[in-house]
Amino acid sequence: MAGVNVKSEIMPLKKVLLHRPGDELLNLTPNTLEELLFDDIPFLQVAQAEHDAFAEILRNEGVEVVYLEDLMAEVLDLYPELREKFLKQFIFEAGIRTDRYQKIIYDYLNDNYVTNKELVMKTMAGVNLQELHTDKSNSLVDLVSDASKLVIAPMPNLYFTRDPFAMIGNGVSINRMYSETRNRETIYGEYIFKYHPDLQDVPEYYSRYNTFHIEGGDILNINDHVLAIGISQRTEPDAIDQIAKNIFHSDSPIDTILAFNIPNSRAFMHLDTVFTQIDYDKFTIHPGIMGPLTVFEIKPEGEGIKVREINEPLEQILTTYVGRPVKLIPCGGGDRIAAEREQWNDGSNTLCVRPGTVVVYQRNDVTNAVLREAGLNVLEMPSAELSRGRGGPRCMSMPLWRDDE
Ligand SMILES: NC(=O)NCCC[C@H](N)C(=O)O
Repeated sequence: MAGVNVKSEIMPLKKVLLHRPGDELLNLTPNTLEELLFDDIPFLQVAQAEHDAFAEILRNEGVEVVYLEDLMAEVLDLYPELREKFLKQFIFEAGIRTDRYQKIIYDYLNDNYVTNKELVMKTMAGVNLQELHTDKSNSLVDLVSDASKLVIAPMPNLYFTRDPFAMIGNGVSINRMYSETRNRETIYGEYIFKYHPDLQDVPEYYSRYNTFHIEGGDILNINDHVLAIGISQRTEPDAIDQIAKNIFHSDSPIDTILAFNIPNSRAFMHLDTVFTQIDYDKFTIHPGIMGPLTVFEIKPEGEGIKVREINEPLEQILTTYVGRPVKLIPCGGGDRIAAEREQWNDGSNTLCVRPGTVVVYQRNDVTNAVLREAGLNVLEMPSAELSRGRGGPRCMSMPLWRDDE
């Protein structure tokens, strides 16, 4: 299937982009957790088994699963001359600025990771000083450095494929990320959307080289002409102004962007951590979002945009733009403690595989029971280790293709 087609959050999912967590999780340490945006260190083997179970659920639902590491390796296999360019860019963006180290790391990676797949996985995992076997007598830096120091940091958040690149209708936003640790993730997006035969013709609505940050967890496709974007800890209003102009002046049928201003906190990291659509007329929401939300409607006007604030309850706003009465199902079933606990483990972050069928974390049993009572087909995935990275099934998946009906 070439190109991308994602005009909703709910229509039958046909193709999805995942990343199987790898050795990058082994390079998380207590001192780096905060900077690397994790709350604890997952047990890799179990995290991988959980992730494989997620992929299997999707395949059983008729979804083609493709992996980021495979797409990137396929690009390098197809265009061997890109291997050097990619590696040099990767090393530079990892903060290595001296000629000596750029060369040492380049040679180390290029010589020891021979297949492109091995090389791509290694760039994700990170590199520590002792792997490089540098001659310490030649450099004061090497002599005084801790041998286990990471010279290239890992990218442990890559299994949240939702965030670095987001499909919008038939196009893509290659995002500028909020945090330093996640900014390098979009290098893979730059290559696959430029060179992969299935993705190279996809129009780009935002570039990783723009100044303002925006992340895919904040981008929700309501239908073919309405897009919702969260103003959050991760997404700046300036980025929304910019992407709105780019979309309105492209071939996209999108004529309305709703900007949801959500509180700036870790529990409400992205728009998809506070609500996701699960059926034609149903959304799961975090009850904590009901009070503080302000929403803005953005429309094209001449060369620019026109913005107005909408002073209506969330249910009314969604009813208007979805085009039918909607029901909001609160995470935790209305119990404050259950809601906060399950929200922390992404109770309202579901991946819809077709209207009324959702993949959820097994651990959120109160919310899952409420969803079943509301008539949903609930597919549970194991989640003891994956949830330590603070993202759920929607965060861990980037749809590339949904049928239109
Ligand atoms: N869309 C999402 O909410 N993604 C979850 C991302 C979790 C990751 N540890 C992060 O803080 O970016």
